[in-house]
Amino acid sequence: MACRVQYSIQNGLRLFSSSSPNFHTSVKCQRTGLRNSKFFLSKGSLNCTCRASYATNAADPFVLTTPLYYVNAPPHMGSAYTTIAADAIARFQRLLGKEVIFITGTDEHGEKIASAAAANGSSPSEHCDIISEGYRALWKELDISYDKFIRTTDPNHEAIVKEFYSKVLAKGDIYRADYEGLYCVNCEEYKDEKELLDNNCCPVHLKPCLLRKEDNYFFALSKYQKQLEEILIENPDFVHPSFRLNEVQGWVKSGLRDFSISRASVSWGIPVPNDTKQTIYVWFDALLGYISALLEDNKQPSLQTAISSGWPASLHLIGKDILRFHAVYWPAMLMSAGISLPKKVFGHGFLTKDGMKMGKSLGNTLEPTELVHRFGPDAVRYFFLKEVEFGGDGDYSEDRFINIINANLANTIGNLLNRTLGLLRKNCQSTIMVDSAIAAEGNAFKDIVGNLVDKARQHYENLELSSACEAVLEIGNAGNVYIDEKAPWSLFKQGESGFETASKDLVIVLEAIRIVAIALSPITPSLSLRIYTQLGYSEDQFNAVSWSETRWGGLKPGHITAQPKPVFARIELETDLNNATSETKKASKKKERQKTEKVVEA
Ligand SMILES: Nc1ncnc2c1ncn2[C@@H]1O[C@H](COP(=O)(O)OP(=O)(O)OP(=O)(O)O)[C@@H](O)[C@H]1O
Repeated sequence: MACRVQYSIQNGLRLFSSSSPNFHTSVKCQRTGLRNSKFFLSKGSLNCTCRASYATNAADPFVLTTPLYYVNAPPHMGSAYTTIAADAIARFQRLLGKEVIFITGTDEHGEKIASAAAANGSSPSEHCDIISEGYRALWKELDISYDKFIRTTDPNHEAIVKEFYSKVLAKGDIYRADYEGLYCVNCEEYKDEKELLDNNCCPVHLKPCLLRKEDNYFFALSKYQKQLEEILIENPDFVHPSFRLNEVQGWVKSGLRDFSISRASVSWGIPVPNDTKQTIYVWFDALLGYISALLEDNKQPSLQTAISSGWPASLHLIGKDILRFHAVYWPAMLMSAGISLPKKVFGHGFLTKDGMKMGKSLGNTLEPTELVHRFGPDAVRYFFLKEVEFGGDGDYSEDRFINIINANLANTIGNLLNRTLGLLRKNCQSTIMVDSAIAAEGNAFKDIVGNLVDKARQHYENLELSSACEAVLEIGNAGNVYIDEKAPWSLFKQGESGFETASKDLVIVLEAIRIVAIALSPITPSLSLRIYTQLGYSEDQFNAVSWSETRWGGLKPGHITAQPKPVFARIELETDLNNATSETKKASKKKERQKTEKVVEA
């Protein structure tokens, strides 16, 4: 099998622009270190023809990762945000028919964990078990379809970290030295004085950085300055969104400093090979989790076996707080170890509260479990993915949350389905009377739906999740306009003369909603399943659906839909209802009743 050396060979990157699809060069092979290997271009990647122990599968899986969350405290809405986004991307890729390996997990070593455990009167490992399980439980509540959950306290991970460390050491990129600087305990990194606020406060955690002097092992990041500059110029796709690429290029240009990769004072960690007085520090530990997660059960833990199970990652999804480590430190570390680089790093923005990053250290977090219990997983997923432009920051407000969810999911989509199925039941015994493809022949609405689905697909592919939601919602809006204009309830009243047109119109709207269900399923998987079930399909049929089925023409004559019942209940503000006088309560109940009657009558 060919040995992939994508992005990461020192001087091979220029070859991407070669006009020849197959050529021989004197580029150095990553694995063997030999020159004169044979290389060829395939699917945009530079591949080496030597027999590869670091080979990736021919049909590359789509490997995507969330950060490994630090178990210093339970998860919050910020941690959930990255994971929801990753899940939407994973589900979209699966709809496209890709084999997906979706990796998430927990980072469990370090000073803060040991102190948090001591504060609770538990051992570090007991503490990690509890918090890590909290992450898994939340992912279940949020319908997160991860494939691998890696914990950095896993013995297999430890073996990978040690092997990686030894490789980088053998390359001559690790040395021991004293270091003195201003250190933010919460970021767990030394800071440049120029990036700090007054009193040397960390701009993220608003706490003063401490002057620290350490005798540590260092990674020679500065050696990779030129190669990183080249990679960023020649692979602008490596960092997304593009404005974050500029940030990363700025950091690299301003000069890279070697960074410390061990701690003498921390015992809760993986010991440095050949120096058990020091433990390995976060980046040489947690980042390796992306590789060790790929290990298959019962296989010998080695870099070679892990890498051959799917590396390089297609996408690292992270918050902008850890962009530097993923887009600068990590590629340099991988180059040093002779391992391919990930294809893309996407740094999204922050969920904020009063303008400040929501985070465990500041304690200004929003409780995701509470939101899920009150509003359900679909509402939480949809709101944050649609309302926060992916890449930028976004603030949460409960009023906005309720308004958006009611308007988009309950009204535009849920109510459209419910009223159309109600009409079909009343007039056509819940039966699709005509092939949806024939019903929509020459119909402009069908073309509108087709264009919007294509748009949604493009947005998903470009990781523009908010725009993908918008495009799908537009189908719902167009469906509402269509049914209101056509008014099939009036046509049915005309008897036989209006029946054919009216029943065709119902099929057209239901077909559009079927397409909405698939196209929105990466964002709202449970709601999409409920829509599919209402349309008369089984759960197995829904689970087997692919993106190609967003093509118009799924509903066939004779197909029977289910008894209509609301797929998404409107959120009512309890406080509003409680505060209302009994008179206004009565009035609003009457209004609701009238609305329902209108829907049933329609
Ligand atoms: N406010 C937030 N908005 C968006 N994503 C966040 C937010 N907070 C955390 N994350 C996600 O979690 C990652 C950081 O994980 P970590 O476990 O360190 O959480 P944290 O709450 O930021 O911790 P701390 O407050 O101690 O820095 C970020 O890169 C991002 O993926």
